[in-house]
Amino acid sequence: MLLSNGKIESTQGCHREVIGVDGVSFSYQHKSVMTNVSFGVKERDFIGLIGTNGAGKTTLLRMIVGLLRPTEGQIRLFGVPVEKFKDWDRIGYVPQKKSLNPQFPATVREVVLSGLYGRKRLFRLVGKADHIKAADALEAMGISDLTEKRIGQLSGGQQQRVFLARALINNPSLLILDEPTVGIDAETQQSFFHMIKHMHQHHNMTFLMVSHDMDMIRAYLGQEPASNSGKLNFYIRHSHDTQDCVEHNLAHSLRGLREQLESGREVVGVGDRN
Ligand SMILES: Nc1ncnc2c1ncn2[C@@H]1O[C@H](COP(=O)(O)OP(=O)(O)OP(=O)(O)O)[C@@H](O)[C@H]1O
Repeated sequence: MLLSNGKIESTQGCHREVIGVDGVSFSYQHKSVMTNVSFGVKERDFIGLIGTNGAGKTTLLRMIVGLLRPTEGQIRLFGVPVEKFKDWDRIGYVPQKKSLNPQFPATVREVVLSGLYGRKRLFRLVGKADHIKAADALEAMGISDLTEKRIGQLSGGQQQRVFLARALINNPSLLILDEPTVGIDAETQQSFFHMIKHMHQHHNMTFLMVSHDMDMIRAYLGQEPASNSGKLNFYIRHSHDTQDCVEHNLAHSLRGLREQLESGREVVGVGDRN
């Protein structure tokens, strides 16, 4: 929409940048892992990142969450360069699964609560509200009955749900998952994907997920990658495919129009200019 002051008002409420990767290269010591990788993730997109073993998928995710620095190029999170980004509660990250020692001395509740300890909040008291958040996250994952169990004594699929609950405790708007279903049986994999698809469609979340499960990727994100960079392939289900995004943008435009009319300023459509 073009306003009478000549400015264009954005109606792309669903299309704000969540992740921006521009010309990123990375080397471990002198071993180059990727060169000049660029891609973008918009609000409510679901991106599947696919590539052969060693292609650099985990490395890319670790750069996005600020654990590694690109050798060249820039990464932005919600429009802010990652090295200046502070709002880590907006991001849930589930790293690649490592097998846990069965005697690992923490209960499911403690693991989920540990998701509240952000990078700069190494110590804080856990209050009643935090316990409610943990209980809600566990319920969303369908594992409330495991709350007092030791994490190391759960099955792989159950542990993965616990780590997802841990990532969800801050109610993030972006969820980054690194091969979330590795080592999980086919039935549990299916229910896991069902769960994250539900989160994508009904909870306005943006997803970036590394997976080797091509059946799931193709079924949900399309037959072919939308883009690729070296050995990395990006399959995408865009937010603008979703009905709620269409409605979101319409509501946003109407709100802008109403504000303009109420403020008495002249509003013209782009087509009215000539
Ligand atoms: N800490 C490290 N030091 C040196 N080289 C590393 C390190 N971590 C990973 N690499 C190497 O970098 C390359 C990319 O690794 P990365 O784990 O990002 O790949 P990936 O695509 O996630 O692989 P996979 O599908 O096997 O998980 C690999 O060749 C790996 O051996």
